[in-house]
Amino acid sequence: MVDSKVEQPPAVLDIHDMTVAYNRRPVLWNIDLTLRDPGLIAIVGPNGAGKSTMIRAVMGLVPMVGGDVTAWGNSINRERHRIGYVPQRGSVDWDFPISVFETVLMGTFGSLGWFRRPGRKQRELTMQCLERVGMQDFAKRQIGQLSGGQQQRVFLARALAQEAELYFMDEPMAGVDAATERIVFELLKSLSDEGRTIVVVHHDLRSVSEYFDEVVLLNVRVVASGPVETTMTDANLQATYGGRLTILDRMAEAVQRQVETE
Ligand SMILES: Nc1ncnc2c1ncn2[C@@H]1O[C@H](COP(=O)(O)OP(=O)(O)OP(=O)(O)O)[C@@H](O)[C@H]1O
Repeated sequence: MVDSKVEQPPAVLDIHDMTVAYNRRPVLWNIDLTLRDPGLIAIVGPNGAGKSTMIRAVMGLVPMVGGDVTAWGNSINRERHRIGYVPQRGSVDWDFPISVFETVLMGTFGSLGWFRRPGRKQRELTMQCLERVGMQDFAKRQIGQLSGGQQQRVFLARALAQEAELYFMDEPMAGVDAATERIVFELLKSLSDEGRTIVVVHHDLRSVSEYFDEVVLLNVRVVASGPVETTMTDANLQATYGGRLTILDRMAEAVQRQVETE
């Protein structure tokens, strides 16, 4: 029983009754989700389930039809400066003429305030972040001249430079090789060990239990959410993905997809 006299600290993120529609067609319906503790949280669901839309709506990039979102007990708009976002690689214009260094430096702008230019502190932080993702030697390179995995690492470095407490990342592992995937996850783990909350749209069901503390199973609605072991049940996966698929089928499918991309 919960003792009502013991006050709980406000949740890191609280989504209440969120509905999002494109052209009047709802793609997310009455989403309720509370993330109380820091850690690594995967959002999992089939193609078109609304995973990207959910984090884009939380970031204020897509309007909500209804509902509200708070972070640390305040309106999310008031807390934007504490929140970082790593978009899907495919949604970015990589031909934009900007160097790796400048891209990461932009991550520090949020802490600068209006009209202030980045100084030595921000430049040093930028280099440190590039070193953390092993991209320091590419600082002067244009972002369009990087491989997919390198672009992904630069985006992570930019997120690190934000020094946010809550991150939303849209498939940071998409199209990267196994070595880069490891680097990315080690980085995410170290962020969560520092007490941050990282919400990741993730496709590979095989690695959910290996990497994540909690999982949100999404398909237009939140089917289930909570600790990975108790949430990734066959029944919940069937409810999320439909059909008769069990976790073993999903794993086999994921393995097959991996083989095809290699
Ligand atoms: N800008 C848009 N205009 C209209 N419909 C959209 C738009 N963006 C997404 N949708 C639709 O909204 C639904 C949810 O899309 P979303 O990209 O959020 O799904 P997802 O779970 O991230 O999918 P995936 O795993 O394929 O990346 C899909 O049916 C998609 O076609």
